[in-house]
Amino acid sequence: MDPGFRRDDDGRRYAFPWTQSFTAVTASPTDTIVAIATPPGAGGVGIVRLSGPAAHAIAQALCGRALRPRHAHHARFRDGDGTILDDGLALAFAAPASYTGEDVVELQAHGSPPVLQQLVARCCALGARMARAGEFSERAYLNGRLDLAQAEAVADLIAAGDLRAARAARRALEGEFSARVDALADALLAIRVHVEAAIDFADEPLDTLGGAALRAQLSDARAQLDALLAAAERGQKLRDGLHAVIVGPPNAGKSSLLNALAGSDRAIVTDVAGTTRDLLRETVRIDGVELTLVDTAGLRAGGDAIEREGMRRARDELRRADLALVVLDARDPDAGLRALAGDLDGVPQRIVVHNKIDLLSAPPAANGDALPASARTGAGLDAVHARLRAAAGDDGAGEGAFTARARQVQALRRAATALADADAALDRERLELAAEALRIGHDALGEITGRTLPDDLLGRIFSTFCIGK
Ligand SMILES: Nc1nc2c(c(=O)[nH]1)N(C=O)[C@@H](CNc1ccc(C(=O)N[C@@H](CCC(=O)O)C(=O)O)cc1)CN2
Ligand SMILES: Nc1nc2c(ncn2[C@@H]2O[C@H](COP(=O)(O)OP(=O)(O)OP(=O)(O)O)[C@@H](O)[C@H]2O)c(=O)[nH]1
Ligand SMILES: [Mg+2]
Repeated sequence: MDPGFRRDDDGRRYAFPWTQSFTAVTASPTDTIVAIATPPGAGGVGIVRLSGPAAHAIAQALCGRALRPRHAHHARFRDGDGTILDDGLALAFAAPASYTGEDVVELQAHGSPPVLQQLVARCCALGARMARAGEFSERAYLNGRLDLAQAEAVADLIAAGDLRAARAARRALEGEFSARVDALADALLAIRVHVEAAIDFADEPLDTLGGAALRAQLSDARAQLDALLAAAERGQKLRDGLHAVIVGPPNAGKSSLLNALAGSDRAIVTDVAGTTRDLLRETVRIDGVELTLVDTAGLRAGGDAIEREGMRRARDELRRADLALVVLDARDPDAGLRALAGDLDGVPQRIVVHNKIDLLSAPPAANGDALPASARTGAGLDAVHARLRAAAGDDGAGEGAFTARARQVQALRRAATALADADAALDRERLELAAEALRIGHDALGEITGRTLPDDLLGRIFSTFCIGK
C-alpha cells in the first residue's frame, strides 16, 4: 500500500527507495567522511567515525588488520610511521546495514581530544575528508535510512533539554510523525487521482462522477490535517520548552523573582524603578522540566528613551510568550495590574504573583488565583514552582506527542490553506483549480518527509546539526 517505504526487523519504517522526483538530489556521495562523534572535551571513551567507500580500507591501514563487519576488534591505531596513537575498539559496518547506509567504521579510542584529533588527521591522510555538520545524518537521509522528519528528530533528540522533549523526539525518530504525514499524503493522492479523472469528463457534472464521495474524502483529509497541525504546534513547543515572560510594573520584584527561581544572581536588582532594560533570558529546570524565563523592563507610562525601548522589547517578547508570569507588589496589586492595561491580552496562560508579602503587616488575604510570595525570604516560591511546572508539563507532552519544527508546522499550514482552496474550487465545480490546489497541498506534505523538496532546503536543514552527527 505504501511502496515508498519498507520496515526493518523491528518494524521501524524506512523511506525506501526514493521516488523519481528525488534522484536529482541523491547524486551518490563518493568521498569518505570522518569526524569525532563524541562531544568535545575529555571523556572515558571518544569515538571517531568514518563513512564512505574507503572507510574499511582506511580503518584497515590504521589497525593493521581487516575488520569483520559487526564485530568489535581490540586494535592498536597506528600513525603513518608506525607510532601507536592509541589502542581501542574498532567496529565496522558494511553498506547498506549501517547508520548512514554506507560502509562505516567506528574507532572507539580513549576520550582524549589530542588523540582523537590525531586519529582524524590520520584518516584524512589516508584519504578521508572532514565531515560537515550533519553530514552523517544527511547521508542516512539521502540513502533512504531515515526520512527528513526522522533525521531532524535525531538532531532534536540530541538537543533535548529534558526527558519529555527527549521522549517526544524519540517518537518523531520512530516515524510516528512521518507516518501521519504519509497517511495524509496517500489520502490526498487518491483525491487527486479522482479529480484528475473527473477533469477528463468535463461535460459531466461532478455529482455523477462520485462527487459526494470525493467531497467526503476531502473533508476527512482536512480534519486529519487540522489535528496533525495542532499536534505539530504542540510538538514545536515541546522542542523549544515553555517560554515564560516575567512582566509587571517597575520595582515589583521581577528581577528578584528571576534570581530566586534561577537560584543565582543573574539579574541586577536595585530599589530604583526602571533598573532592568534589556531582556534577560535564563533556562531553568523545575523537577526535570526545562523552561525559559525572560526578565523584562517594568511596564509603566512615560520613562526616558532607554526605558521606553526596554518596554517596547518587553511587550514584543510578551506577544510571543506561552505564559506571562505577572509580578505585582502585594501592597497594591490592583494598581499594578491596572498599569499593565491590555498588555496581557492574547497571552495563552498567566500566573500572577503578589510579591513582597514580607512587607505586609497582616498575612495576605486569599486573592483569586494569585500566589502570595516573597522573592526576598523565599516564602511562597514552592507554589510558584509548582504552577510553572504544571504549565510546562501541560503543553502536549502526553502520550503520542512528538517534536516538530517551525519548518514542518509551516508546511502543514500551507497544506491546510491549499486544501481549503481545493474545497472552495470544488464548490464552484472548478476542477482544474481544485487539482492545482491539491497538488500544492500534496507537495507541502512531501517537504516534511523530504519526498518532494525545493533544492536549497537540504543544505540549510543539515547545516544546523552538530559535527559528527
Ligand atoms: N556506537 C554507536 N552508538 C550509537 C550510534 C552510532 O552510530 N554508534 N548511533 C548513531 O546515531 C545511534 C544508533 N543508531 C544506529 C542506527 C542504525 C545502525 C545500523 O547499523 N543499522 C543497520 C543494522 C540494523 C540492525 O542490525 O539492527 C541497518 O539499519 O541496516 C547503527 C546505529 C545511537 N548509538
Ligand atoms: N522586602 C522585599 N523586597 C523585595 C522583594 N522582592 C524584591 N524586593 C526589592 O524591591 C526592589 C526592586 O526589585 P527588582 O527585583 O529590581 O524589581 P523589578 O521588578 O525587577 O524592577 P525593574 O527592573 O525596575 O522593573 C529591590 O530593592 C528588591 O530588593 C521582596 O519579596 N520583599
Ligand atoms: Mg528588574
